[in-house]
Amino acid sequence: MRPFDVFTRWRPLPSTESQAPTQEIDRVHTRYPNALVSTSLTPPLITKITHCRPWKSNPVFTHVFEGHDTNKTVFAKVVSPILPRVLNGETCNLLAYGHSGSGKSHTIIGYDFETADEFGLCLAAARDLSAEAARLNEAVENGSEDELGIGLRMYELRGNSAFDLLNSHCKCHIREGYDGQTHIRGETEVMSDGRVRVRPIVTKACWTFDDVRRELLAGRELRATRTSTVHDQSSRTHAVLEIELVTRALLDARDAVIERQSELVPVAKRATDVYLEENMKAFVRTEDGKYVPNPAYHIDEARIHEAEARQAELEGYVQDAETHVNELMQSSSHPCLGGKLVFVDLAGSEYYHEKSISGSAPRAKQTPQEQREGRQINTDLLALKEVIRARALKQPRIPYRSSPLTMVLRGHFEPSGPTNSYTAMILTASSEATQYSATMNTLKYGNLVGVAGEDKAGAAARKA
Ligand SMILES: Nc1ncnc2c1ncn2[C@@H]1O[C@H](COP(=O)(O)OP(=O)(O)OP(=O)(O)O)[C@@H](O)[C@H]1O
Repeated sequence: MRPFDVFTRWRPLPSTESQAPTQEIDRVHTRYPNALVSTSLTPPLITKITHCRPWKSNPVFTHVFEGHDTNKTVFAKVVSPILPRVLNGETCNLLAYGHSGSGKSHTIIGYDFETADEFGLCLAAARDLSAEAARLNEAVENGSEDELGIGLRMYELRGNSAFDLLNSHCKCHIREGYDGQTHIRGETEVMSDGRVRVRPIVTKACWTFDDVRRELLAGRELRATRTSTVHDQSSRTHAVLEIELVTRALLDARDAVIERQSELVPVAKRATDVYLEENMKAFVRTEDGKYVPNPAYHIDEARIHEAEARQAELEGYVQDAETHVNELMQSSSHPCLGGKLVFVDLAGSEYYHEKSISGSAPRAKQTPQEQREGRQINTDLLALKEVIRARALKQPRIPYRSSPLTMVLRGHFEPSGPTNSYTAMILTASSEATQYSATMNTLKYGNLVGVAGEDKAGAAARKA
């Protein structure tokens, strides 16, 4: 299996959302000897569309889905083949990229949670993984620590913030920790007993498929929608959905890490405060504004040492808790433990010059705030392309830090420990002639990441 695949999914013509003439984009797909597909586009004969030229991609697409293909067909071709990798403990990432209204949410999350053929890829994957967990649980006592289930996380990224869709849309910050890892953490909460807690994105434990379905539905309802350049109910954020195979023991061990980290927060703050306080008392300001040692005060080294020793003690507890998590992962009899599927429903890329296309349905004008968000989205998507290309080209420096989106994805592209990762991108393309430029831009984006990811055989086939 290739380490990186690019698929294209053409959506059918919309029946109600546009009053434009329902002309389809003329496209031809050619399969090459290396089994990859190239796509040629011919500009539509609509007079007022500008910037339209014929375009042909390289043979980089693993498969092209047409408008009649259901979510079930896409699942069978894209997700089913990678489930064995997840059951082997690996991380697999699926990113949906396309302009606004092209079908990313339809594909990843889905709008029909009852008809199995139309389940989004995420729900269908959860169904199959839940069934596999239930099969493995037959050998495990009901309710025991080793019972397998699905750990679900769902959040949306906007600017430098994340919003937890399974925890009342709680706002979290995206930061790089001292260990170089990206952490997504909420505000510091003071609990009723005076202790503080810094919550990461919540993991909902789901022991049945119905649990997953209920949580996903609730999370989807919380996702923000705004006006894009294409429609008024656009998801103006990147939604990340993580489905992980977990046991109760693993979830408890991770909760213990959060507890220990929370205990550390006030102690580390006190150590810093004591250090600063002592050093400030040790200097005085002269009349000409300079700081000189204060002859009347000797730094209380013992006080600083006591505060730092307490901090070191609690850092040790955090480390012990983290070691316990790692030991659980390594000693588990389930090779699937920690196996993860990460779905990313990227915010729609925006193409401002298409606003004046004749025949488009009238839409509310974007506010300056929405326009700013649109620009941030485009910046994120550009950063993502550069990261995928740099990884595929095995460049020594991968520019993960160029956007909050790529900072968050780093942990999934490069999971810690011995686990491997696989990534696929699904390009969602509108077949509507009025969307020609936007669709061509989507395919061009996929073409660039696909060319970077191709192996020697692919490159030879392309040049032949
Ligand atoms: N392949 C498809 N088959 C049938 N309907 C589709 C398909 N793709 C999209 N649609 C419909 O088109 C509408 C817009 O799709 P969707 O919300 O998935 O777009 P999107 O790319 O996520 O847009 P945005 O980025 O603006 O949120 C929805 O009503 C969806 O059900």
